[in-house]
Parts: sequence; C-alpha cells; structure tokens
Amino acid sequence: MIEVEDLEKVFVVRRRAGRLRRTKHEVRAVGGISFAVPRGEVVGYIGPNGAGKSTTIKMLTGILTPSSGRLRVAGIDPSRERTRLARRIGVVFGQRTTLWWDLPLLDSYRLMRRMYRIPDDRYRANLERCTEQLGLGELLEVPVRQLSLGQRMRGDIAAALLHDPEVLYLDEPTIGLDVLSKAKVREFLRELNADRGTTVLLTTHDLSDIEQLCRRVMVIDHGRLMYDGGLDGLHAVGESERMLVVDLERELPPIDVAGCRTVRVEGPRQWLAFPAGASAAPLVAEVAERWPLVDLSVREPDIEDVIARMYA
Ligand SMILES: Nc1ncnc2c1ncn2[C@@H]1O[C@H](COP(=O)(O)OP(=O)(O)OP(=O)(O)O)[C@@H](O)[C@H]1O
Repeated sequence: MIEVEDLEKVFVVRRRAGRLRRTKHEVRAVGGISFAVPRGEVVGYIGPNGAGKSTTIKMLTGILTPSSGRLRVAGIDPSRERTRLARRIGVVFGQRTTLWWDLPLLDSYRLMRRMYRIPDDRYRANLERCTEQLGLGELLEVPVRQLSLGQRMRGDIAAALLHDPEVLYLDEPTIGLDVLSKAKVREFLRELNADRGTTVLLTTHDLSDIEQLCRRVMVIDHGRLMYDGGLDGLHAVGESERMLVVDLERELPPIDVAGCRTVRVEGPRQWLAFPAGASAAPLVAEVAERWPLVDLSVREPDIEDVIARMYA
C-alpha cells in the first residue's frame, strides 16, 4: 500500500550571518529511507523531535515534494497526483484541525461530503458508524471551537474517514488527551483496522499508542531509519534488561549472582538487572538456593526505557 525507496528531503534554509549577509544551509530532514507497508497493516512511526517524521508524512500525502527517491501510495505518486490520492487517504494532524472552527461538526462533515463527492448512502453509513463508535452523537450540532480537545480529536478522526480512505495517517492523534479519551481513540482505531482493513501509519510520542495498536514499529532519527521490525525486536536492539525483584528474609549487602547486576537495594528488597534475552530460571534457582528468600518476581523491560536508550 505504501512503497518508499531511498526517499530524501533536503530543505535549503537561509541564516543571517551578519547585518546584511545571509548564508545558505541544507537541512537533510529525511536522508534516504526505504520501507514498504502492506495493505491492512498498522505501523508505528516514531523518533525524537526533529527526526523527520512529519516531513515523511507530508511527502506521503503529497504536501511536500521529495528531493529524490521513489514514493507510491496505493500505486499513486503523491506529489504528482495529489488530488487523486486525496480520495484514497485520510490524514489527522493532532496539533491542527481540518474542521471549520466556527461551524458545527455536522456542517464541516457536509462540506467534506461535497469536497470529496461522497455518494449519499456511503456518507450516511460512514457518518453513522463514526458517530456511534466515537460517541459524537451530542456533539454534531456544537461549533468546533466549543469542543474540548478530546472531542475535537474524535471529530477530526471521523472527518478523515467519511470518504472511506484505504490509508490513514495519524500524526500524534492522542496528544494532550486524558486517559479515557486516549482509550476511546485507540479502541476505535483497532476496530477500524479489524473491520475495514484500513492501513494505518501512526506517528506518536506516546509509546502506549504503539504498544496497544502496532505490531510493527519504525524508528527514525536524523532522517535515517534506525529500526524497522516487531516491538519485541526493539528490546534486543535497545539492549534492554529485565529485572529480578528479590524479597529476602532480612536486610543483606547486595547479593552477587553471576549474569546479574544489583542495581538497587531497599531494606530486604533487592533489584537485579539481567539481559532481556537471557532465561530467568537459572538465576531464580541460584537466588533460592543461596539466600533466605521470601518472594521473587520478574519485571519485563519498559518500552519507554528501551526507546530512550535507542534515541540516546
Ligand atoms: N519547511 C522546513 N524548512 C526547513 N527545515 C525544516 C522544514 N520542515 C522541517 N524542517 C527540519 O527538518 C527536520 C525534521 O523535521 P520534522 O518536522 O520532520 O521532525 P519530526 O520528527 O516530525 O519532529 P517532531 O517530533 O518534533 O514533530 C528538523 O530539523 C526541522 O527543523
């Protein structure tokens, strides 16, 4: 559904270099990335600030023209046939709205029906589905400026789906939302993908979005693809560690188990880190045999830590 080959975007920026002089600089926002997303996949696209995520999405929608490389979305070259592509894709920018600020939601949707020339029956069916699943019923007559952030975001997601796009780009769709609103948005996206097979490319700084929605994740940094694969594989790349949390009968000096590092001691409780790929069984057996053990648990690595280590 999405094919990207050696995609590059270089911005030329002018900077002041004195009172009158300006010098030209090149910013390589995206520096030769390649990937493919098959139909129906939900892929997370993450990276630190300024990594090149939004620039990639803008090229995938046709807003920006690539400096070089090959790009196809649903078989269409986005920058050449932007209008034709617009009928096949939906876009939600969490930081901006595509709705008309002073109009009630429903009026924005009616305008979109005209713009996209959506047949009546399809429009009605999609509106009904989105209204029900996103809980928009009581909001349809409310002007967008009076909506809360979470309500507006749900309104924006519905707007992006009225014309039945095959691909949905989501740029920070849960930014600023409370826990409940995030859960609603994620649930809706899961159902959308399961029921309609919509391909989703999701950019977010909230890693729970990724954990809950994506099996595959791509990590970009300085315009380069650092990782493309399953969530589990991230742990290996990020050299993550699991934690053995040991409750002893009494306070003891840090215990010494081969293959582990004691990272914290608090009274009778000690935390021992070991490589995420190693088995916990021999370590547990050794602790149980050599020390007066009351309880023990194994904690999985936190994806936030893994990603932070990768970015660093
Ligand atoms: N129109 C532009 N002109 C010049 N430089 C730009 C332009 N747009 C983006 N850049 C630069 O390209 C790089 C990538 O920016 P981009 O917005 O794609 O990052 P991002 O990964 O989306 O970041 P964030 O997570 O902060 O939104 C940055 O260094 C940015 O300053």
